[in-house]
Amino acid sequence: MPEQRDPSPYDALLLLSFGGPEGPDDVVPFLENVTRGGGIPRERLKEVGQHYFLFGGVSPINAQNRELLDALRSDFAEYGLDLPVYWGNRNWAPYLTETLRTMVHDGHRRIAVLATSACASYSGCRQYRENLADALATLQSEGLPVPEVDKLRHYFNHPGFVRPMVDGVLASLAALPQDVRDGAHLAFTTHSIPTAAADTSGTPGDHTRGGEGGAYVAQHLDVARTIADAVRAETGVDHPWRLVYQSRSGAPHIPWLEPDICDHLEEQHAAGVPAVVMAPIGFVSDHMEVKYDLDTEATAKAAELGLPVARSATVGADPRFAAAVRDLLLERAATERGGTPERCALGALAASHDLCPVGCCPARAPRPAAAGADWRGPVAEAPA
Ligand SMILES: CC1=C(CCC(=O)O)c2cc3nc(cc4[nH]c(cc5[nH]c(cc1n2)c(C)c5CCC(=O)O)c(CCC(=O)O)c4C)C(CCC(=O)O)=C3C
Ligand SMILES: [Fe+2]
Repeated sequence: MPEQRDPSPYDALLLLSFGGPEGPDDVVPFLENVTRGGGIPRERLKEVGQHYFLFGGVSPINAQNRELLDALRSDFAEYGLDLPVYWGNRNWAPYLTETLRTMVHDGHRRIAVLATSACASYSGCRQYRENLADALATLQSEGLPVPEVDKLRHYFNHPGFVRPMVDGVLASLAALPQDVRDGAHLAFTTHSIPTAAADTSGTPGDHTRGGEGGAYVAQHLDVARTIADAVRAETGVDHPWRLVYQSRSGAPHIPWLEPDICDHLEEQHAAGVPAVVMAPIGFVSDHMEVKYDLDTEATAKAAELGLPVARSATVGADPRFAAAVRDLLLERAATERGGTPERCALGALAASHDLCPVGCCPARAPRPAAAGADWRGPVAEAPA
């Protein structure tokens, strides 16, 4: 029997993810859920719908979350952490609100939340917190008890997130033809976001101006450098690297982070770079952005150029990532009990904050967001 670990004050863990369609009929309603805020041109939506139809209308993300759930449950059982794990999504079934309702029915009142997004940004952090706030308000309006929810800190620099990606890059280098391997460059990719959102990502102290990219860019650069350093230490070869972007959306006149991976591959080819490893450090699993934008579109672009490429693995359900989630959970539980646990982090940036401060990754139109410093619980609707 493993030694029992103390998860108190938490009585459950919620895996909170994006959600994705599970068949052709789900694609349009899923996209409607995602784009309820507006701001995405119809043409772009049609195009993204086609990406899903190319894969039978099935996003890989739900299956990947089921695997992660299994990995978390096995890890918790193996390491004596007696804590039920639930799963809910922002944009598709199982929906967050339904999962929270079930959790409350099952008696849970103090819930730790792990979001499948590792870095700071409106899309990757606050939007998850806004959806939590909405779900809690729905529970309250139904007369149900409102649980306390705590979002576990960003894990972009946690060793259990970074080390599997180092192995992934090493495996991709090994998969390249030997004559181009040592000359290969590394292209670390993440989701492009509007430069305005990047500049205001992170705590107000991290905000930048003029497209420098705030915490979102700083965190990705830090992970990229950590991985590149580890790869150099392992292979003895210095592979030049750059952070690039993918999956741009939005209206064309609004600036988003650049360069795009496809433009970058063109530039690399023109500069005589013999091969490129594409390492999607901004994604937790091989979901549609990885399967389509990298494995389909960027890979086709590279083939057209005659540029050898390999795409490295995301962490997915790697047991080291499951162990990292256990570590984050036990770390936060100890903090909530008044302790000062060790906060694991690699790279130049320290472990991220537990509680998002006021003004962290602001929305264009302010809305209530749970699990932050200014959250006081759902506010009852004012009588009409
Ligand atoms: C930073 C970031 C992450 C990483 C953090 C995280 O994981 O949360 C992420 C993840 C994901 N994004 C996903 C899907 C989509 N994102 C969209 C739209 C957008 N994403 C954005 C940013 C991000 N997105 C932004 C700024 C927009 C424009 C919205 C607007 O300006 O209002 C759209 C609409 C169509 C389009 O515009 O592309 C779709 C369909 C899926 C599911 C994939 C699957 O099904 O496997 C996942 C995991
Ligand atoms: Fe997205």
